[in-house]
This record gives sequence, C-alpha cells and structure tokens, in this order.
Amino acid sequence: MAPISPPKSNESVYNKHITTLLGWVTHASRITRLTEFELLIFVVFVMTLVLGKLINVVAPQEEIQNYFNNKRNIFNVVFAKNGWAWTTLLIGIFQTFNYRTSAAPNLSSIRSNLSPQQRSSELVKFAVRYTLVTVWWIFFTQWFFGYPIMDKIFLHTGGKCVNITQKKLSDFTGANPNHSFDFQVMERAIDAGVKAVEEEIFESALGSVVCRRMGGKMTGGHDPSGHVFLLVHSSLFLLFETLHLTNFDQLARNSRKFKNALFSSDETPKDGKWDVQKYVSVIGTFMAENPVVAVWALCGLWWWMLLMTAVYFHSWLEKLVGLLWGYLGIFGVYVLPRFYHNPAVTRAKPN
Ligand SMILES: CCCCCCCCCCCCCCCC(=O)SCCNC(=O)CCNC(=O)[C@H](O)C(C)(C)COP(=O)(O)O
Ligand SMILES: Nc1ncnc2c1ncn2[C@@H]1O[C@H](COP(=O)(O)O)[C@@H](OP(=O)(O)O)[C@H]1O
Repeated sequence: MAPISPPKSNESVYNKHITTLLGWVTHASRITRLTEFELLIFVVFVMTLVLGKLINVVAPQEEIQNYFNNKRNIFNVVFAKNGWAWTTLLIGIFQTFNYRTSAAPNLSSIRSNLSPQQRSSELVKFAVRYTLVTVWWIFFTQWFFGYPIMDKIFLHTGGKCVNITQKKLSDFTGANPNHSFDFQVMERAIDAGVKAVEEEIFESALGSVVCRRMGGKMTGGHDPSGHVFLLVHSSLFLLFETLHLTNFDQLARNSRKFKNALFSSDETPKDGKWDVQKYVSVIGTFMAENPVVAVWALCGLWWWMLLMTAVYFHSWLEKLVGLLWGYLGIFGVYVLPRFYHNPAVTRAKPN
C-alpha cells in the first residue's frame, strides 16, 4: 500500500496559490509592458463594469432606482457632460504647480532637481501627450471627419434617430414654427437624411448630438457608451500623468499636518461659531500644496459615475466597447512607446 502523504497545511496551500497568482501577474506585466500597479488600475475598470452588472442583476428594480440613474443629476450635468473640460482644468493646475515646484522640494512633487531646460522639455512632452489624448477624445466622441467614431459605429450597425417631431424639426432648421408644413423645412431635412414615418413624426440616420438637439432618440444599432469611454480615458490619463510625479511620503506628511490643523483644539467652535475663514485657509493651503488630491478626487468621482453607468445604462457589450476604446488611446500614448524604447519592464510601485 502506498504511504499516505500528510495533509498539507492551509498556509502552504495559500502560499502556493499566491505564488501562482503572482506568476501570472508578472507574466501579464511582461507581455503588456505595464507595471504591476498599472495593470491593477486597468483591471479595476473591468471589475467595476462586472460589479455594476452584478448589482443590476441582483438588486430588485425598486432598490436600484435612485438619484444617480437620473440623467439630470448634478454630477452628470455639471461634471461628466463637461468631462474633458474638468480633466483639462485639473491637469493644467497640476502641471503648473509641478513646473513651479521644481524649485520647492518640500511640496509633494518629486521633480525637485531638474534644470530649467529639463523642466521645459518635460512640459513640452506633456503638451504632446495631452494633445494626443485630446485628439483621441475628439475622434471618439466629437468629430471624426464627420460624425465621431462612436456615432459612426452606431449608424453603420443600423442605428437611427427616431421620434423627431415636426416642431423640433422646424426649430432645428430655423423654419417658421407657425407653418404646419414648411417646404423649406422638408428640403433641408431631406438633405440631412430625414424621412417621415407617420404624420408629423420623422426619423433619420443622424449622429447623436444632432439627434438629441432635434429631440429625437437614438435606437437600434450598436451604441458604444460615450460615458464609459470618457470616464475611463480621463481617469487613466490623469493617473498616468500624476502617479509617478507624486511624492507619497511627502503627501502623507502634508496630510497629517492638514488633519492636525483641521482638528486642533483651537479649531473648536467659539460661542457656537466656527471660524470659517481659518477652515478655508487650511483647506486652501493643503489643496494648493497638493493639487494631486483634486486630480484624484476627480478620478474618484469618475469611478463612482462609471459604476452608475455600469448599473443603469447601455448593454454589456456597448459598455465593453466604450471601455476598450478608452484603453486603446491611453495604451497607444503611454504604453506602446515602451515596446520600442524601454523593453525592460519597471516593476516598481509608484514611490
Ligand atoms: C485633425 C485633428 C483635430 C485636431 C484637434 C487638435 C486639438 C489639440 C488640442 C486642443 C485643445 C482642446 C482643449 C479642449 C478643452 C476642452 O475640453 S473644452 C470642451 C469640453 N467638452 C467636454 O468636456 C464635453 C465632454 N462630453 C463628452 O465628451 C460627451 O458628452 C460624452 C460624456 C462622451 C457623452 O456623450 P453623449 O453623446 O452625451 O452620450
Ligand atoms: N453615470 C451616469 N449618470 C447619469 N446619466 C448617465 C450616466 N451614464 C450614462 N448616462 C446617460 O445615459 C445616456 C447614454 O450615455 P452614453 O452613451 O454617453 O454612455 C446619456 O443620456 P443623454 O444622452 O440623454 O444625456 C447619458 O447622459
């Protein structure tokens, strides 16, 4: 009879699994030229879509109705709908600060020893990367030799704009809305590919922006999620631009100082009144010395909105396509060059 081997301890089984898992991660990191930390960031977005789908499937309908699935919610209207403007503003502030802090090493940037020439050269490289990712955003969501890529995909897969009313058509083409039937309106509309489906109701192969302006609704076809694209594209851009420039030790020290200043005993209310000016000054100083915090706060908001999009909007495939286009642009600008210039993968976490 063969000798019975002693049962393995739980610890040795866990260790074996962890070693296998780390082996996979190292392999994936070598193939993709992403550091393990960057790989983790890419995976988080896929997991967010999976989590959103799970919530959608598991939670009963009445429980998943909330403020965040209202398209008019303030985060959508103010932030996501102007997502690239916010991205530009915050990365602009961060880079301005970063350029200046080269001479102030006590602030939370690691660029403290660069010569003026090196600083200018870094700034020019940043401007090139910003232009490339902006062009990618423009091509996918705004304009690509006519309709943007996301609309072209939608129209080429049979999508169309429906429910355009005669009134909206008149408003849009600038014709006299008091005329119930206006040949000028119809002529311009037909030029734009609009056709009547029933009395006073039209449909057309129009892009999403024009369709919305005409009060129509996009239907049929494959409609890649513009939100998933924008939220992922912007987050990755912001993280790739800020993580390697952040001095985490300094940031931790500054955060402790900030916490102490905020909660110190002389900050307790006097005569029931808070010293608002002091709070504004403490918070203002912290934000000015650590602009990366505002950048990451925006990433946090984007992550939450991505989860909401994942739960409430679009089909699974449409979200996946938005995600892949978001990945593609960042991969092209930040990772592809590594296949040519830096084949050795740096596996360090950001300081
Ligand atoms: C031939 C190449 C063209 C060259 C162009 C060169 C450009 C170089 C850089 C120029 C700097 C541009 C500065 C941009 C500053 C701004 O960001 S202003 C515009 C702000 N607009 C937005 O932020 C809109 C964001 N919203 C969207 O993208 C979409 O609404 C959406 C979130 C994707 C959702 O789409 P829906 O259709 O609403 O579903
Ligand atoms: N996180 C979110 N919060 C609110 N609305 C969202 C959202 N994600 C997507 N939407 C809305 O869902 C629709 C499809 O979005 P997209 O194609 O960009 O992913 C858009 O509607 P509107 O186009 O009517 O504004 C958009 O505003």
